[in-house]
Amino acid sequence: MLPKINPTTTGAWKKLEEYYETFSETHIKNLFENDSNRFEKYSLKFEDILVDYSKNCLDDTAKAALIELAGECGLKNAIESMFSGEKINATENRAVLHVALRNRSNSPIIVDGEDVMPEVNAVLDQMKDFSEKVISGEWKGYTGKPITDVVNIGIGGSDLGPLMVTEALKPYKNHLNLHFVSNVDGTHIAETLKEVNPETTLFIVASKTFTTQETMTNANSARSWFLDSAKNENFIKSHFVAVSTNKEEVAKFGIDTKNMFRFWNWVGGRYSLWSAIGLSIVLGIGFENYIQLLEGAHAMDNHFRNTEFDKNIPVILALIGIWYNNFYGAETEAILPYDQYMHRFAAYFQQGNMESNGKYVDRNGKQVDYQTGPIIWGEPGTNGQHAFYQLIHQGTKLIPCDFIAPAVSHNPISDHHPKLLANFFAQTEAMMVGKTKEQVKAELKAAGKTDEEIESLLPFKVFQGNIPTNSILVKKLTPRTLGSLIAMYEHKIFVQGVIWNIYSFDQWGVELGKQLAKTILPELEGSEPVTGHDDSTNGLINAYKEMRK
Ligand SMILES: O=P(O)(O)OC[C@H]1O[C@H](O)[C@H](O)[C@@H](O)[C@@H]1O
Repeated sequence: MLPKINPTTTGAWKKLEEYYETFSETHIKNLFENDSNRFEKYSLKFEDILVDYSKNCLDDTAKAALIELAGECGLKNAIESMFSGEKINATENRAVLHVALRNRSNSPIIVDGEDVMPEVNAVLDQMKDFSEKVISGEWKGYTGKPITDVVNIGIGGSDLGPLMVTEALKPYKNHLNLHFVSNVDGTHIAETLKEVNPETTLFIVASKTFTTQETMTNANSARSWFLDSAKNENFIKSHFVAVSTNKEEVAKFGIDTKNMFRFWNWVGGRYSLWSAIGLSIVLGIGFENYIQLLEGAHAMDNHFRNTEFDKNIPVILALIGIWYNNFYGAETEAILPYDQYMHRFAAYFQQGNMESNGKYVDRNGKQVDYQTGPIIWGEPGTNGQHAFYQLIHQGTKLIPCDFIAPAVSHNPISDHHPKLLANFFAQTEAMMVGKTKEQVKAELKAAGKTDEEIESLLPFKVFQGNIPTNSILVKKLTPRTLGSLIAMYEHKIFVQGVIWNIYSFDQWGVELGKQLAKTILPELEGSEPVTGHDDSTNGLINAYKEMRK
């Protein structure tokens, strides 16, 4: 079980608080001046991934105290508890075993007295068989034509992971066109259905619970649209498959449970791309590439489980995050991939991180009096440079950033990639070193400005720098590397949740809005004014009804 230690009561926390008082005056660039070996010391290599964390407000004393904090909060045992299948998701009484889904070494993992690996492997075999049939064209639609388009209908964890991964691994794509429908806004399904043909389209209804309003609404609309052409419910089995933990609901929907891909309650929605929720990934890039993705994640799992904290990439990244979140007062973290294929990576980890660690109640059921999960945001890097980097460079908020880039591009046309990478290197350098008054003055003088002009422009052109960044340079964005990167961030989130003494694998905070929407939905019918809510909500609902008259 997970320990229930308030991190602020540990000796390490007190040490960090005290150390912060003086250390926070230190500029990162001075740390480099005092240590010629800093890059070597503060970077870690894992297979084809280099994680440089040297451009952080961090020195050996702070790092040691952070590692002590992890120790005092029982991280080592917590990691073992997760990997060994203990029910660490206590509020739902569930194990947390996305690591079992990619446990390529097949060592037994026991939940409720049973090894889960045979079932995991059986579903992988089922995904392999099915995907091979669809990709090869052996699987036929109701008029005997092979499948050309796959529509994944799911939301949250049943959408973001497969969408992010299939975008990131586009260079590995086969001929099948993939579509993702998530929003309950009818526009999403309507626009998607315009692009596909019922005779050659396969729908994957992906929902852990198979009760999610958005997904079931979209699935029902897809079903009606399909039946408008196919005219016969018997054809549904060739065009609809389900990925779920809920066999009963799948059968009720009319999907042949032979075409159901199972997973288990110990797979969290936001950690489910490694389960059958990854079926659209398998269809898009083929089973072997999907296995490579799992292999990459498994390798990172082993690194995380077996490496001392001071060389453990997810642990180090998590501790650096805690340093800024809890001592420097940073409220957000940006994830900035310098890779167009990774354009949904930040959005994916927005759910991964914010749904996991957006909690104000600790594992003792008490309200915390310290900060927990940060706000995660980000866009591909160069686009961001021309949009929001101004605030990172010269705004009033501290925004630690993760920069991610591949050394080798899948599209090495002309000098695009060196230009992209020049920006990647330049930005972290600029964020750290900034630009001093003296430099600005010299520049303006060289540009022929008068002393008066120089004085008036000076304050606007100075960059204080000292903005912390991690640089994550990968050789090439392959399925294996991507698997490792995703697992790296997953474990970072886990470590932080353990230290913040919160439960990272439930998500009760999403329930209230769902409940209220259920109450409101029937009230939107009929012309009677609604009176049962607060004045604003009543007013808005009634205005909506008026507008629709
Ligand atoms: O897969 P489903 O059961 O349809 O759930 C889809 C999503 O909705 C929920 O509200 C949760 O917030 C997410 O964690 C989950 O991934």
